[in-house]
Amino acid sequence: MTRVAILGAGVMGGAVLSALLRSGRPPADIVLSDRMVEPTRELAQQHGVVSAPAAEAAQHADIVVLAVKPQDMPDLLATIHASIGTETLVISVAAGISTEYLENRLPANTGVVRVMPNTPAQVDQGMSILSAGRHCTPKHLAQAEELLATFGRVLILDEKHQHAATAISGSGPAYIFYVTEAMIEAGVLLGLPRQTATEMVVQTLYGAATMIRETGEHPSILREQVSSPGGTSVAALRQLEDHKVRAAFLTAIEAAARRSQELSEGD
Ligand SMILES: NC(=O)C1=CN([C@@H]2O[C@H](COP(=O)(O)OP(=O)(O)OC[C@H]3O[C@@H](n4cnc5c(N)ncnc54)[C@H](O)[C@@H]3O)[C@@H](O)[C@H]2O)C=CC1
Ligand SMILES: O=C(O)[C@@H]1CCC=N1
Repeated sequence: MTRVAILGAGVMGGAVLSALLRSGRPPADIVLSDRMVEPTRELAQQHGVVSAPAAEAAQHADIVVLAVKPQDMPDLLATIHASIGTETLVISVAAGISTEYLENRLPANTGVVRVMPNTPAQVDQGMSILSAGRHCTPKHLAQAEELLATFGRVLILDEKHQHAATAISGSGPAYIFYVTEAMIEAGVLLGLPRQTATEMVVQTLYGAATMIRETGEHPSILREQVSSPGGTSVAALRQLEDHKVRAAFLTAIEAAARRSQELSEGD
């Protein structure tokens, strides 16, 4: 079995860890590392895996997952440089960090894969966009795809699309949670108990998402099915158009892609 080192035990590193364990990977094949030593030791113990300093964790791993913030990447890469073997696969989930950046800071010819995952990975419903580096072999790519498929769907795309992927699916859950909050508040405004409003909104989102996937229909068609002539839905949608909500989504997502580009240029 391949040994996996997860470097960075925060939101994404934790999601990768729990997904690997849920998929049946033996805890003995996983090592966790974070500069927050004590909480990481506790987290590792809870999951029955070991924790170790980053260089040591990387040294014994076939796959090294880099799950630190973009600004912490230079330090981490310097720390693990000497621990990366000729066969090691390095997978980075950091927004805006290119495969070229990683390759330039790792030993020559290191196989690198850049990934943009998202937090629904925590419930095995993630969306991961994967781009191969220059020295990534077909075996590396297959290993990365297999690992990422443990927590959701995987798409392999050219690296030039990573900024768009970050803006759409990487940050996407934040927009959906934001819309969810707004709809719950609207329910409370109309006098519903918060818990009731929450249940109604969550089931409606879940049902709508399931319909889009299962019917294969374009969302416009599904929206038309809800919108009776002169009815309630068109009254609400008219307000959303008046408040330029569609345009706001376009500019918001453009801003996220631009920020991803800035992060890749190092601010
Ligand atoms: N949170 C999200 O929705 C998503 C995050 N990402 C990317 O995942 C990466 C991690 O993000 P989060 O998990 O949200 O951040 P986080 O702040 O929850 O976790 C990062 C962890 O890295 C640790 N760390 C920092 N420097 C380190 C070092 N030198 N050695 C070992 N550990 C170190 C920190 O102590 C922290 O626990 C980022 O690069 C982000 O762009 C990608 C997609 C979605
Ligand atoms: O907000 C961020 O920078 C990270 C990358 C994608 C989602 N969260």
